[in-house]
Amino acid sequence: MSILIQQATILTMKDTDAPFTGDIRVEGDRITQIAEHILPQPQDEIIDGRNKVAMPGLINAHQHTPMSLLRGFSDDLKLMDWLERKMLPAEARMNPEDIYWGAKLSIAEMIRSGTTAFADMYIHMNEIAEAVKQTGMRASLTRGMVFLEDDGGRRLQEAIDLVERWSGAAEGRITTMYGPHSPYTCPVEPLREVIALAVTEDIPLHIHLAETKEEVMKIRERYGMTPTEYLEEAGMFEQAHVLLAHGVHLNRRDIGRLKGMRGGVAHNPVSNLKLGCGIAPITEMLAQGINVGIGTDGAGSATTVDMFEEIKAATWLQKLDYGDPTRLPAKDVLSMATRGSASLLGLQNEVGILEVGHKADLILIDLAKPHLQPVHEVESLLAYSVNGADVDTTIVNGQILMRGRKLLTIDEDELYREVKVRAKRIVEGI
Ligand SMILES: CSC[C@H]1O[C@@H](n2cnc3c(O)ncnc32)[C@H](O)[C@@H]1O
Ligand SMILES: [Zn+2]
Repeated sequence: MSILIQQATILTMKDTDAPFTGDIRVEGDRITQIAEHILPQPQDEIIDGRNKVAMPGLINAHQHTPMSLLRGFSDDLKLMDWLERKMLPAEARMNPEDIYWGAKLSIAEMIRSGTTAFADMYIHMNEIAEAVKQTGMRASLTRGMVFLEDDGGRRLQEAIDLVERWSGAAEGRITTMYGPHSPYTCPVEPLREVIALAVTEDIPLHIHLAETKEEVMKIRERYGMTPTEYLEEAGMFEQAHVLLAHGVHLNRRDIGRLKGMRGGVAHNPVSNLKLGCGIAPITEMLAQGINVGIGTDGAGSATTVDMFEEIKAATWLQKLDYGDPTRLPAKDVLSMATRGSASLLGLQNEVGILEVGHKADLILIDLAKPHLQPVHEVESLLAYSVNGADVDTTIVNGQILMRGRKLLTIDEDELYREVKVRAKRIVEGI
């Protein structure tokens, strides 16, 4: 199968390239040509790129996909009340099939809004992996582990099984990580055990870090240090590739501890705003050479998983926080949502830029809309004016998952029927 996108405005996201008008050929799962004009071949599926921007798909670096079932169920609460009084009881009622449909709902929303890969941390990961496999998405999957009660090693065994069964599955679209949930849910012994496993197997780690002031206080009371120091003392930044979600409350010394680490920080600005957590020191981390990507967190807190909303929130928060509109300019925030997130998933040599030889994960954005005209600076439009509904076409691994806003791998009527019944049952009485 080959695809030829003709006469699009191409934004490769490579440092050396300005946007230009041209063609892109996709053969199998890879980009094989990018040029001003490419001769069509008889087998090509032609996509008209006029009035459209072709860019790398956005990469959501921190998700809890099945939480789409809990969207709008318990708003306007503090994080710990929200999590302990609402989310955890609801999650205890989710069966594996609910997880599958919740993940599929999130995946549908992500494909529709231009996301081509995501990092997920949740439970019942086999069902999420099946949803990824069937829908054609790319994902890095993590079995989240809370070590507050003894479970006879069940969670860790499930995490090990996930890694063994799904790493490299679905034509290589699925990768895996180990996921100790957070400093406040992981005492040092099991934390060290998971870090050792990750290092031995060279599997990345995915963990929440320093999301709230309460977390910082709790870890100070328990261990006499900051959450970042706690992870450092446990050996997390020595060898492993680590995806740190949030990193809101980091002091200057904490940022210094992350310098030179493998992996980096997934910024989740909408979730941080909605839960009143604070503003992460993104521009300071970038200035220190720390890799920063963007995620949504689950739809239970972010309310949508539209990465264009996150891009806007990320740049505007930095400008507001420092009283400086030059902070986190359009190009930089777009780079975070593509290349930065790709590095967090360990996929920087495969996705995140449009490049011959890279995997064909790309999106087309329709500019023939009043809010996207005229076109002065493409990057400015993408960062500040585009929203998820402007995405026309989504391609992952060379497969078209949405064309002309029609999903091609998901039956949306069936999806909404399943979700409605399941979501109602899960939250009843909570
Ligand atoms: C054990 S699977 C993952 C676990 O994380 C919970 N979760 C969702 N959002 C957040 C957040 O912002 N901070 C901490 N934990 C979060 C989710 O409900 C699952 O239980
Ligand atoms: Zn999270």
